[in-house]
This record gives sequence, structure tokens and C-alpha cells, in this order.
Amino acid sequence: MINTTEKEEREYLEEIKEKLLLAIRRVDDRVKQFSEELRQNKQYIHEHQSGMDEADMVAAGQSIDRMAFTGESAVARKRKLLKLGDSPYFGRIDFITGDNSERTPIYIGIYTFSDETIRANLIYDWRAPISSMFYDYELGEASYKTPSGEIKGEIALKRQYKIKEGQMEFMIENAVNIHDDILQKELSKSSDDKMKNIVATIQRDQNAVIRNETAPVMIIQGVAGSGKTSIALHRIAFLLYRFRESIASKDILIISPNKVFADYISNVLPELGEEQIPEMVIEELAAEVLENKVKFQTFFQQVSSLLEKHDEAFIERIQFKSSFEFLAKLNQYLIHIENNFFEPIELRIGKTVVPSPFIHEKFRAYHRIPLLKRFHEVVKDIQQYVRDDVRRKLTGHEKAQIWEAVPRMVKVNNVFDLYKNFYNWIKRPDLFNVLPNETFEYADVFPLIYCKIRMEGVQSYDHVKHLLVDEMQDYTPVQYAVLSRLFKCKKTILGDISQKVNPYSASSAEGIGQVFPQGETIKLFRSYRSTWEITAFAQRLYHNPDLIAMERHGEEPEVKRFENNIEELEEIKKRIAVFKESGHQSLGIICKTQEQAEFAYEELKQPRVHLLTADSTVFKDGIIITTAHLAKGLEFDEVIVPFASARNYQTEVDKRMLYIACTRAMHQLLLTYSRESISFIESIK
Ligand SMILES: Nc1ncnc2c1ncn2[C@@H]1O[C@H](COP(=O)(O)OP(=O)(O)OP(=O)(O)O)[C@@H](O)[C@H]1O
Repeated sequence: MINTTEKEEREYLEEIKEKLLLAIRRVDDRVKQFSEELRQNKQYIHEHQSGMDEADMVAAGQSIDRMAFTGESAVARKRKLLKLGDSPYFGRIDFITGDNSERTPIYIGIYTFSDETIRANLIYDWRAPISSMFYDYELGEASYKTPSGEIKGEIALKRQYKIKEGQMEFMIENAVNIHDDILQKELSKSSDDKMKNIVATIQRDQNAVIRNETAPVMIIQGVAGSGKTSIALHRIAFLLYRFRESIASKDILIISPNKVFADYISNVLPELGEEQIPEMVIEELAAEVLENKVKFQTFFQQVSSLLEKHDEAFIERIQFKSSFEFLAKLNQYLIHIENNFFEPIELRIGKTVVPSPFIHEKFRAYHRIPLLKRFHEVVKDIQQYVRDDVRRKLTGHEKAQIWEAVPRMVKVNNVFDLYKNFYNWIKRPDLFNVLPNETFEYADVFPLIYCKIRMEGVQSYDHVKHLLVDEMQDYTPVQYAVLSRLFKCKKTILGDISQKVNPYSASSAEGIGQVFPQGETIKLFRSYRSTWEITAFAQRLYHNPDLIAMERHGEEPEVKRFENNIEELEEIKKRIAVFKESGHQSLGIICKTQEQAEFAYEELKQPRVHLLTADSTVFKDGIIITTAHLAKGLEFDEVIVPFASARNYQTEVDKRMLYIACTRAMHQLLLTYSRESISFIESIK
């Protein structure tokens, strides 16, 4: 089977579809058979229940579970086969290897498909070792790594296909790496309500990140739209395939910026044939570790406060707590506590005197146990000391005396006071501020957790075998220090320093690298999302000399001034009407603050217009009105940024928001403003 001509390829596709149909029929038969056996088994148990002992019942139950499991696997297999029926493969390489120079066509698709009768692989999973060559090599010498060593050979042919609903739309023969035409076609498509997979057009540098098996911590810093999130999810799919014996979807955790983003990306792994993976927003993690005992401000609320008013003291608190200096000071303080906060005193239990040096020595001996958890061991040693002295068991009263005395020897014995006292110790009590209703500021939450871990210890998340952290720029050194103590597993951490929503508390890849010295940092500069014109426009807000824009052209972004708000909103209404007829799927109307988003929503309310708030949990297609903070990580066919005047976008935080808003647009971008003589973008010229 060499399939040289397009005609042969089309015939081959029909053959494969036939085989897939047969395989689907076989699975259907198997599913039917399982359900029949399951039904019979259940009936048997029902009828013979009275005569069965406990062991029989357990065995019967186990057999039913086994059958149900096999049935479920068959259903999952059918789902994959159906998907393959729609688009069996997207690529082919002909690989020549070995002495006999045999040429083997390797068809690559989203899943493996083999012909059971001839025991041959007809389609290779894109994650299979051999498939890596499709992404990594052009025609000529090539190799791939297998668990048993490197296989060398030559790629004699490379093709790409677009097969949709079982029909081949086109086929491209290419000598160069993944043909730009197909990538261009993929990128100019309209957006979906969910993130899509990119298996057919993964680029070489992206492939290296996806298939990296060794990095204990992989830090991906990539410009807006460089595919970071896509790559991270494909990497997870790859790791699930490569290490399927030891890692399952449930063993992975994503820390995502918000629930809407989690919903937006939730389709990628199921599309790649894997189950959805657990996700958490950082505040949920904090609440869990603090056992829901502390009220605290969220990150969104912190950023909203910054946008509403410029408060120097608030900014100073945030900035200080986001620094490495802060983490170092906190560490010094915790050592100081360790050395100075335990003041042993001589204990008198009946006639026995337990000398203070003995107690101190015991306390020090347990230095591996967190300070506030050490009492138990010290109490046991003191009890033993007294027992040896009096040569009898201790009375309840004596035991209670010891239990009460030991914790009192620690100057501060709860984490909250201990954390608060840190600011006295550094002689800056002004840097600690509690909000009304005993609510902690967001900047204090993770330092508090850090103290808790160091002082009390905390159950680590050992069941998590890979941690994925998106929007890494929004977490501070102390947050990373917490994550590294809670999650001992391998990690993939990704983000873009230019998209920080809070410029006073952002981390760069270099900063994160300091927390994880064993980490490997990868930088991605090619931006795929937006047209060349939109990327160039966003570059005026934040210039990154290394950024490479896609050569995909579209309309110039527009900046329109109106006499007043009413006219501005009228124009947006008109644009909404045009959008509805355009065939585009999504329009994001992205504002600076929640208040502005709510105002715009009230004015623009109509069918298919949704307001996205911090409490939203799903990403809807159609027209979304939201804030830049919430739109982070999302993308839209068209973006409108209302109220883009120089007065509305003044500060550093504002400017960041505008950058994020503009970089969400794939094909079209419009900024509107009214009343003022200049727009923000003109003010920075
Ligand atoms: N190799 C690729 N082939 C096709 N599309 C791609 C490729 N890489 C990225 N894209 C597309 O580019 C867009 C941006 O990808 P993604 O959201 O993963 O980027 P990001 O770096 O996480 O963006 P941001 O940080 O701006 O939120 C998506 O539409 C994605 O499908």
C-alpha cells in the first residue's frame, strides 16, 4: 500500500472508513453482549439471593463491576472510532528504515487504529513515538526515540490532509515543516465556544515542550496567543499516553485563573480521547488549606480595588508581599521563632522536677516536626521522664498538668498571631491591614498559609502526580513557595509577564525559576491568535522586540471617537447587529472594570448578549461583555473595547488591562471612546 496519487489516497480513505465501520459494528455487538450478560447476571443474583452466602454475593458483585467496566471501555472505544470516522488522520510520513530499505507509510491521527485481523497499525496516535517525526522533520534524514533506543531512517514523503465528516477536503504534499497554508487556514477559522485541539498543526518548538518527559518543572513563558495553554493541555494528553501505566487523568490538577477559563479549556482533553482533569482556582486551594476558617479577599477583588482607586499604602503592601525580599524575611522570621519562641520552664509534677534544659533539648530534637505540632512528642517524653522517676503509671491529673504546661511555653501558639507578629518583628506593623469583617487582604493569604505549613505542617497533595499552573505571572514568590511545598510532583507552569493584571505582584519566568532551580524554562515568541494588524496594534501598547506576528492579514484595528456615551453605545449596537450577520461565532466587549461592564450590559442588553462576572462558571459563545481580567486566557473572533479614553486608561494597571483586552481578538478589533479629545492609544504615541 503506497497510495501515491490523490485518487489512490481517496480510495484508501474509503477503505479505512469501511474498516472503521466494521470495528464500530464489532464494538456494538460486544456492548450488546455485555449488557445481555449483565442483565442475566443481575437476574441470576435476584433469583438466587436467598441461597447465596456473603462470599457468593461479593463474587457476584465483583463480576458485575468487571462487566460494567468492560462495557464502559467498549463505549469509550466506540466514541473514539466514531470520531476517527469523521476525520481518521491528518498526516502521513513515509519512513524508510533498516537494511532492506522498506518504505512504510505512517498515517497519523488523533487516536491509534489497528486492523485486528492483520494485526497492523493503520493509524498511529499523534503521541506515538514514531509520530513525533511528523512534527520535527522535513524530508530526508530523521529519527525518533523509543523506550528501547533511537530509530534512524529517512522520510521519503510527507503529506497533510483535511478530512471532515469523512470527506477529504484537500491534501497537501509538503517538503517543508508543517505547511503554513494549513496553519493559516486553521487560524483564520471562526472561534469556538471551547478551546480546540491543534494536533494537526503543532509546530516544532511547541512539540518539544509537549513531548518533554524529563523536566521536573517546565516553565513556559510565551507571548500572548503563542499557544501556551494549548500546548500545556496537549502536554498533559501526551503524558497521559506516555505514562498511562502510572498516571491517570484524575492524578493531574490544573490551577486555573477562574471557572470560566476552566470551562473554556474543558473540551481539549476529551477531544484528545482523555478524560477531563480536576481543576481548582487558587482561592479554592487557599480555602482548603486554611480549612475554610479564614475569610479573605479574592485576587479579582484585589485587582478591582486597584482599578477603582489609587491607594499608595495598599500598593506598597502588595508590592512588598510579592517580593523575594519578603519571602526571605519571612523565612528569617520563622527561624527566629524556632529559636526564640519556645521558653521552657521547670515543671513540677508531684514530687518530680522536670528540668527546663531537658524540655528544651527534647523540643530541639524534634526540629523536623513543625513547631506547633511538636508538643505531642515533647509531652510524651516528659511523661516518660516522670514515669521513670515515680516508677508507676501517671494519673489523669498528672497527664493533664503536662498537657497544659507545654503549649504555654510557646510565646505565640496560633498561626494568625504569629503571622501578625511578623510585621512587628520587621518594625512595619503598618504593612498588615485587615479588611472589615475580619477579612484578610489577598496579599496576606499565601504568606499566612506559608507560615501555617512551616509552623503546623499541612497535608500535602501527594495524590497529584502532575500540577499545571496557568497564568503564572499572577502568582508571587510566596505563592510558588507554598505550591512547591504542597505539590511534590512534576509541574508545568505557564504564562506571560506582559499579561500581568496586577503589575505590583507579578512573576516573570526568571523569578519563578528562582523558586524552582531545577526548572527548565522555554520561551515562545510566535503569536498565533491575532492577525498581523491586531498584533502590531497591541505592540504599540507593549512592545516586545522578540515577538513574531503571524503573516495572517485582516482589517486594521479601528479607534473611533464619539461626541458622547449615547453615540458610542449606539455604534456598538450597530456593530453587534453586523456581528450577528457576519458568521463569526464570538464577540467580546471588554471593559476595564466590572462596573463599566455592568453599565455596558444594561445599555446593550439583547438576545445572545451575556455578562460575564467573577461568579460566572461557563463560557458562552455569542456576545460576551466582561472585564479584561476575566477575559484573560479567552479569545474572540471580534473584540470591542468601549470607553478607551486616555482618562479611563491612565495607570500602569489600566494599561495592562487594555493590552490583555486587545490581545483577545483573533480577526477584528475596535476601540471606542467619547467626550475626550484623545483616545488612550493616541496618548501613548
Ligand atoms: N500550532 C498551532 N496550530 C493551530 N493553532 C494554534 C497553534 N498554536 C496556537 N494556536 C492557536 O492560537 C490561539 C492561542 O492559543 P492559546 O490560547 O493556547 O495561547 P496562549 O499563549 O495561552 O494565549 P494567551 O496567553 O494570550 O491567553 C488559539 O486559537 C490556538 O488554537
